[in-house]
Amino acid sequence: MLDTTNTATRPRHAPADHPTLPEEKVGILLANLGTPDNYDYWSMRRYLNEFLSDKRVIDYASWKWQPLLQLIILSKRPFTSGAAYKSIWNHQAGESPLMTITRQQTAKIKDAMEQRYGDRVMVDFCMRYGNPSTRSKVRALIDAGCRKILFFPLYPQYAGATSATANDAFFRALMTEKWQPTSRTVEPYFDQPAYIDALAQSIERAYAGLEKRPDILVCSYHGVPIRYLTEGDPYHCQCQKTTRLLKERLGWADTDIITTFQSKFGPEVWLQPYTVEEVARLAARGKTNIAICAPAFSADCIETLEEINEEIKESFEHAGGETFTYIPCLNDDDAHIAALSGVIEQNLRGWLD
Ligand SMILES: C=CC1=C(C)c2cc3[nH]c(cc4nc(cc5[nH]c(cc1n2)c(C)c5CCC(=O)O)C(CCC(=O)O)=C4C)c(C)c3C=C
Ligand SMILES: [Fe+2]
Ligand SMILES: [Fe+2]
Repeated sequence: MLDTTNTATRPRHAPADHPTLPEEKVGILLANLGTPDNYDYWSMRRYLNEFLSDKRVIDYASWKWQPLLQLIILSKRPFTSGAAYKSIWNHQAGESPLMTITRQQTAKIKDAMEQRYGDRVMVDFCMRYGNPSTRSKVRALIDAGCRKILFFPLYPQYAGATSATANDAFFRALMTEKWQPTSRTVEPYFDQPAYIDALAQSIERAYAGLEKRPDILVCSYHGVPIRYLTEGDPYHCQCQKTTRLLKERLGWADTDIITTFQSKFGPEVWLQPYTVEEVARLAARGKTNIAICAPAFSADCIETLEEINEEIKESFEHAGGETFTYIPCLNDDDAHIAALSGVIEQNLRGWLD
């Protein structure tokens, strides 16, 4: 059914019984990874099942992977991950921090876009796994009259396991539309000066508030199996380049900053060095005052709030580390919103000028 609740028009010269069409708009659909609806066993199991059954994330043959996933991993991990989610849950809003922050980012980007383009644009967000689903949001935008959609996966660096699978879900949603809107996807933005600048400002701000300058800044990126790199995924290179651009923008020496990878999952070798081991090595080598940031995450989530700020911190302190400063993700920081809005404006050229 076409939604005729907003300014609906009938095409000129159309017969009187022709369906009315909503006024044409451009939709901007932000996409993040997704998060469980709750931290109980079944909510966790549903979320992890959808996530870990995605071939872009775990690319093993189903006949080998599914029995292992269904019988072993999904009988234990929902409990351990559920406890981790419980420790960071936004109990007031009844949702995970990733959901709250994505909602805040969307509201601010919506304001910025409406100021720039007026009511010709609509802004919303969707998740790759769980709710709100990509399909439901694509449908809603089309219903509201969006004949053009800009799809923006909120990952600064491209990875098959994140940006590509988000795009897959978007294209799958378009497959079932009778009248497919024109669409564009946004490319990775790790090298956009405004994004690097927003990161640098957040680090300068954090350093300015510290009594003593940290010995080193650890840039901890989510990992992927090293095999994905050798098979052609550029994620590793884009992470390395992000750190280099950040170092150059800060005017720092090579020894002031390092790149590490976290969140290893399963038995394969992942991108290295592993953050959890590297922070312990740093402490053992006398670097007992460190700062850590997570430039691959556009929003704080379980991997930063729990894994970095609890597990990785513990590893550092256990090895003799003294001061561990976690620098939050850019979240709904004004400089971040301005950077993301700039990326959107570049990608809307020719559609809305
Ligand atoms: C930022 C980029 C990300 C990459 C690359 C990525 C790859 C990747 N992740 C897993 C497995 C898990 N990731 C989990 C959580 C999670 N991952 C990202 C981002 C990337 N993942 C985010 C933003 C989150 C947080 C979601 C939230 O609700 O806060 C989880 C779930 C938590 C847990 O049980 O540990 C898993 C599992 C793999 C296997 C992978 C690459 C192959
Ligand atoms: Fe992940
Ligand atoms: Fe993790």
